[in-house]
Amino acid sequence: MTPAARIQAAIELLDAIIASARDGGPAADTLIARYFKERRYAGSRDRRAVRDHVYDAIRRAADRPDSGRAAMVGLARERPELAALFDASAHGPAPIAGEEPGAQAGTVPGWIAPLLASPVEQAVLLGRAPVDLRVNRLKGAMEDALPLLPDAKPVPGAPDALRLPEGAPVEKSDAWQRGLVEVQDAGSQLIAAACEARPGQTVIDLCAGAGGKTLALAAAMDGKGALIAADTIRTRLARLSPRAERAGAGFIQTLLLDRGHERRGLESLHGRADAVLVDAPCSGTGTWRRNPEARWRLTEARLDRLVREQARILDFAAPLLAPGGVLVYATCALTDREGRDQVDAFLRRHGGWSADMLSLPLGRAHGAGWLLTPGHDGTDGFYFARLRRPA
Ligand SMILES: C[S@@+](CC[C@H](N)C(=O)[O-])C[C@H]1O[C@@H](n2cnc3c(N)ncnc32)[C@H](O)[C@@H]1O
Repeated sequence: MTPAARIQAAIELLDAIIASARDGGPAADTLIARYFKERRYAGSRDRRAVRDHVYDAIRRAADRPDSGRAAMVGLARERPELAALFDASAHGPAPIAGEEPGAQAGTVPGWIAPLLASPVEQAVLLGRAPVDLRVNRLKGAMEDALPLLPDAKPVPGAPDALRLPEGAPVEKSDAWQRGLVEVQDAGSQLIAAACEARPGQTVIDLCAGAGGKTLALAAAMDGKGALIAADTIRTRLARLSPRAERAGAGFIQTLLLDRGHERRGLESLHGRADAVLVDAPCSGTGTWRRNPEARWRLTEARLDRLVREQARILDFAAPLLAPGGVLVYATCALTDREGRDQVDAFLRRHGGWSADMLSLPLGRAHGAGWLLTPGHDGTDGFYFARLRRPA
């Protein structure tokens, strides 16, 4: 592909990504993979260059641009070497007209900026994210993993975490293939650790998805006890089984819940759990480094729906705890509505429950819980709290 053709490809991809963000379709990464599957003539350097253009344009625009061309024109206005490629060559884009509008530059959509927790450093929410790994103690120790991953560095404050530079091809490594390491942000590791899961306990991961945190809980339990991974989406839970097998965590049970009727599906577990993790569906504002186009999907109406759903999930999670048990509520969101205020509202609704005072090497206290941010901690952004049922 010529450099100009790469710009045109980025414009086409951005058109698809913008439409998908508007209509709730697939993520940018999925669309990029599909695009190149149908265009085998593109070599690896072409793919990398197009992908970089696409993500540079996404990172630069806080609000969903009108078109892929507007997104790229906005980027090109700041980068003359890209503007020169709008040259009307055979597969390249038409020249930029003098008055042609480009997408506005910005980090955070204007409507959400006032809703973010006040210590959040907004300017770095769109930085590049490293690849964090968790050493899987079911398969070995930090000393076993380090020689296999010479570029990896331990992450201070997260005892099982290793960090590699952005884009490192971990899944090709021997350590990953034999289940000795899992890809997991150091902040997610601290959330799983906050559950204080122990061998022999009954632990429920209520919003398990594909089981990232379930696998960390499995390691903390040393493969002993009852660990139940529940979710309402079958395809997500299905992705957990091969991961659990690779990680040596075959004792995990999965439970598919019927959305709207979760209480019924969970009734047999009422009063039995030592720990329940609610890693709730959320705005994902803390993971914009990894999914920058998520800013283009979020609306105020969607945020309202998420806040209502988080409260509903917390309310059907609470009866699962045995007396004295802990409910860890977590989101990868940085709005107070989904974090601090959600936890306060839970404590008001559930008399006798209390929030444990946390004191961790990374992050800072915020309300009754704990805040991690990319700017302060170098992790993805999270809010979490450990809530205790009265004994
Ligand atoms: C933030 S994701 C979980 C990520 C996962 N814990 C991990 O560490 O990889 C939230 C999950 O909540 C699930 N979910 C949404 N509504 C739910 C409900 N009512 N009950 C249980 N799970 C739900 C979603 O399907 C999604 O997989």
